[in-house]
Amino acid sequence: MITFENVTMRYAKGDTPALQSVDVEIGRGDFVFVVGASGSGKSTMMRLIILEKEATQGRVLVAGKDLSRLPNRKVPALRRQVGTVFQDFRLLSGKTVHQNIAYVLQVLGAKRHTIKQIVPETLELVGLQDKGKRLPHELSGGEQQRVAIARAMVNKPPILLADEPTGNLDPETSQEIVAILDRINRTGTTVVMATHDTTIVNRFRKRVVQLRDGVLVRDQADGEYEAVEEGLA
Ligand SMILES: Nc1ncnc2c1ncn2[C@@H]1O[C@H](COP(=O)(O)OP(=O)(O)OP(=O)(O)O)[C@@H](O)[C@H]1O
Repeated sequence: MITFENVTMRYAKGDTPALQSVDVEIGRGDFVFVVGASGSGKSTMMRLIILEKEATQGRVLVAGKDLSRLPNRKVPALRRQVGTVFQDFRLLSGKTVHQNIAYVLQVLGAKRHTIKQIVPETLELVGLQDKGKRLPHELSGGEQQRVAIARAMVNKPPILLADEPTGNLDPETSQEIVAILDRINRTGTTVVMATHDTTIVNRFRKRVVQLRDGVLVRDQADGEYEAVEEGLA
């Protein structure tokens, strides 16, 4: 589903690479934690997958497409295949929960009756069926993140990227959020989550891809977050 082939990425000529010769293969339906200290290259991996940035060397393939050869006109179609969730939720503050989610479908040209059906279904997926009329500031952080997940999933993308989605949440809420991502993954969605939350990684026991200074240093099924190695413990 997502392949990095010998990928090196430099933000500017002469910079030390943010990613260096990274090889990784993420299959359909996988759940992967991308871990590593701050600045190790986690977000850069995410940016390459949605073509916010391009690899300096090597190839990134997403859903069978080589991104270095993807014509600009096909970038929106690529991005529709990849739902994204971020640490800071990024909801539209003036719109209700329902409107935040409906907006995605409106942009995609969905019919009004389709939107009326799909939005409540999606809110149910994240347990927020009763909160459709609330504005983002009337929700807790965990609820806001659930809205962001619903929004990312409303058009049923095959891939969900979550960049530090629990970074602003307390430990209990963080677990609830990852449990939702886990549930989404079990329905077949490929989930890639960047995190430095050792507790979460160790509790959920998924595949762990670990970066250090842009280099992939570990790729392990049912892995733990080896915090000692990162100097975090
Ligand atoms: N826009 C940018 N321009 C130049 N360098 C950048 C840019 N974004 C990131 N970098 C550099 O690339 C490297 C990797 O950064 P990246 O954001 O991918 O790390 P990260 O693992 O996601 O960190 P964090 O956990 O703090 O979000 C770092 O050295 C960082 O300083």
